[in-house]
Amino acid sequence: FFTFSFSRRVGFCLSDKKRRKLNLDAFAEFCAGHGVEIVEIDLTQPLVHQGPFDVIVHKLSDVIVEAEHDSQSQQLLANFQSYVSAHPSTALLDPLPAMTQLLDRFASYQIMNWRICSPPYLEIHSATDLPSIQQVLVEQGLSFPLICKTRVAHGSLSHEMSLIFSASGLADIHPPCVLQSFVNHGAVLHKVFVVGDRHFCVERPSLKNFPSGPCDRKTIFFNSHQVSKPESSSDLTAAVAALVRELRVRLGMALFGVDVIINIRTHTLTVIDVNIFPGYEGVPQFFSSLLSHIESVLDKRTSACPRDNGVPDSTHATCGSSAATTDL
Ligand SMILES: Nc1ncnc2c1ncn2[C@@H]1O[C@H](COP(=O)(O)OP(=O)(O)OP(=O)(O)O)[C@@H](O)[C@H]1O
Ligand SMILES: O=P(O)(O)O[C@H]1[C@H](O)[C@H](O)[C@H](OP(=O)(O)O)[C@@H](OP(=O)(O)O)[C@@H]1O
Ligand SMILES: [Mg+2]
Repeated sequence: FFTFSFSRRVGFCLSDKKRRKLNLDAFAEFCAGHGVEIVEIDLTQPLVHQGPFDVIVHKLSDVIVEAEHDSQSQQLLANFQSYVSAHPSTALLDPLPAMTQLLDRFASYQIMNWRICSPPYLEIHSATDLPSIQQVLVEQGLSFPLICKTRVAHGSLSHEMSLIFSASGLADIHPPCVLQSFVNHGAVLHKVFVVGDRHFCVERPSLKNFPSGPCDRKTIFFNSHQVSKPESSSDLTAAVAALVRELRVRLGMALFGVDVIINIRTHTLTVIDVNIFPGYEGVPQFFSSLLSHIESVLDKRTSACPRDNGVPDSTHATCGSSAATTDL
């Protein structure tokens, strides 16, 4: 016997900082006007008593990164994963395996490097003698200045980076990290914010141009959050739409940001970074886009499982879709 209700419940699982930044209270009010209930999930309590959820929107990247070395975060993650496994009809925005690949720049740069224009880069797994790094840099076509980024791509430590201007500056790297050729781009960054099938381009300030090639200059250390924050918005070319379509397929995700620069020498659109559930600052359409994407996920699921009117329930016979692999 199935009990059906047509209420749509969307669980949110965000850090306090992210919840405030997103203004979840205002989004909840916006959604209530559209018949969708927004529920904040407390990861420290069993999710089964807080559900059921039609969709869970989360940014568990922080918890996943911390779970590498923190038992409490491991417990929170296990709590979440056991609920998701027991409730396959609950759609995840975004699936954990897709999100996990973006936490590691070694993995995300391999995706960026596949049929998408991105600067030459080199993975530095552990401390290696400088001459052998120098040799591989030449073999892999990297050129000074280089930008050095931590392997971990999300969380507070992931934004500490450096600009290296010559071989002697390689002594300043702290593996595991990536070295990427710096591409002059006229100090303009194009943030492409993706919400499902929609994307929005926002222009941001960026690092200035530097003379190409090695030069006798000390390494510059900086935090990326001091470089590219909101200024204005502008639209780019159709090339961004093609890039977003490609990344949506490659990543299997709906909520992500892509950092794009335009090489001032070759005028090529160049991807330098992909972010999980970014801030969407400068995108006034974010609330309406997120809600319509959530509704499209639910509509897709309801049409795929007509018996299931969109309310997940442990008594429901699932239609085979598993939340971890739901196509969002
Ligand atoms: N290869 C590159 N060539 C030129 N500039 C770059 C390159 N990579 C990064 N930058 C500059 O450094 C800034 C930070 O780089 P990146 O986006 O990779 O760091 P991040 O910490 O992931 O940033 P965020 O998470 O805020 O997007 C970029 O906004 C851009 O200004
Ligand atoms: O998990 P983190 O802190 O790495 O997430 C960052 C994300 O990497 C980007 O830096 C976001 O900036 P934008 O791309 O400009 O949106 C950050 O958003 P913010 O609104 O918090 O600055 C994320 O926190
Ligand atoms: Mg970035």
